[in-house]
Amino acid sequence: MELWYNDNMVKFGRILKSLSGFYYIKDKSDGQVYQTRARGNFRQKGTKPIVGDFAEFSIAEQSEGYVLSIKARDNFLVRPPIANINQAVVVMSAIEPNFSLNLLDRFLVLLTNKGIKPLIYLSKLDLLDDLSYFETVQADYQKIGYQFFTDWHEILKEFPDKVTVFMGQTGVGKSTLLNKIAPEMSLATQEISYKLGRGRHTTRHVELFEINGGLIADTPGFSSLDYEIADQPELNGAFPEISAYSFGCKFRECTHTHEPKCAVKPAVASGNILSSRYDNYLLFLTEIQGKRETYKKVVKKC
Ligand SMILES: Nc1nc2c(ncn2[C@@H]2O[C@H](COP(=O)(O)OP(=O)(O)OP(=O)(O)O)[C@@H](O)[C@H]2O)c(=O)[nH]1
Ligand SMILES: [Zn+2]
Repeated sequence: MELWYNDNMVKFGRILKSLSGFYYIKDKSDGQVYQTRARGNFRQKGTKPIVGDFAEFSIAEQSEGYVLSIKARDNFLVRPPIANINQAVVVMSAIEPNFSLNLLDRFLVLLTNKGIKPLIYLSKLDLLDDLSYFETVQADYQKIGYQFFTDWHEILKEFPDKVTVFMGQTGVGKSTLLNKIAPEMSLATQEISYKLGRGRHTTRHVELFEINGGLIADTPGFSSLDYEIADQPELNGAFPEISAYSFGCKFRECTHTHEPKCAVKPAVASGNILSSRYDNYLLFLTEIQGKRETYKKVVKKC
């Protein structure tokens, strides 16, 4: 079939791939993928289109298209740069590297804060004889509302109509899992890396692949975590169970540390809130406060 279109026709779609300065946009109505570039005005405005963005673009016969504007984002990640994400598979290994509740809570706080649903995948359980610790962890976190997976077939069922990213510490098994879920995807990524002469995770190529009725990112997300939580109320909101109990605190701005008539602390004492979760909340709170102090110092100096 021959494609034809009028000069400067304006179209709308989602950016599925970014590579060497080009954006590949899938048009919402005709389902075709168009190669486009971003005009200089994006650089001036300080925004750059990223994969996952919904964009208005123009196409002209015999030339490449141009991104005209992007829709406001629901959320986005910086590493890898992807916008409008629905959910993230957080890969946590039982061993090698060792499982850490602190790291899990960091991922959950970051994702919950951005409105991205976490799906926790436990890898390397086959290397353990005794699974009782992980059964307890699963039961505890399921009570808070988080979903666990140990079988990749079950993860696949969560994909339809969603944009999914993968994340986890180095060595937990992200590539192994992605290879099982979408072997064709890892092959395509390797080919591009080879052509660009760069390593697999060092390419600036980001792509969303259509897998089982959804879109999934080929580039695993941050192994180091730098969440952008501004203050205590935001942190409070990123711990669903602490947030739920905090409605009973006497003070609306209660930090659940020293205030009288706090409803969170008794819930920790009675075991309704996991003490490890409360400890991580306190730790993250200290980190946020530390960051704000540094910021104040910097501002004063200037
Ligand atoms: N026994 C066992 N080994 C696994 C499992 N998943 C991954 N591995 C092994 O763990 C090692 C690391 O796995 P990768 O998939 O490369 O880990 P990754 O998270 O992609 O690591 P980076 O690329 O460094 O971010 C490899 O030797 C895998 O074979 C699992 O479920 N069970
Ligand atoms: Zn409180």
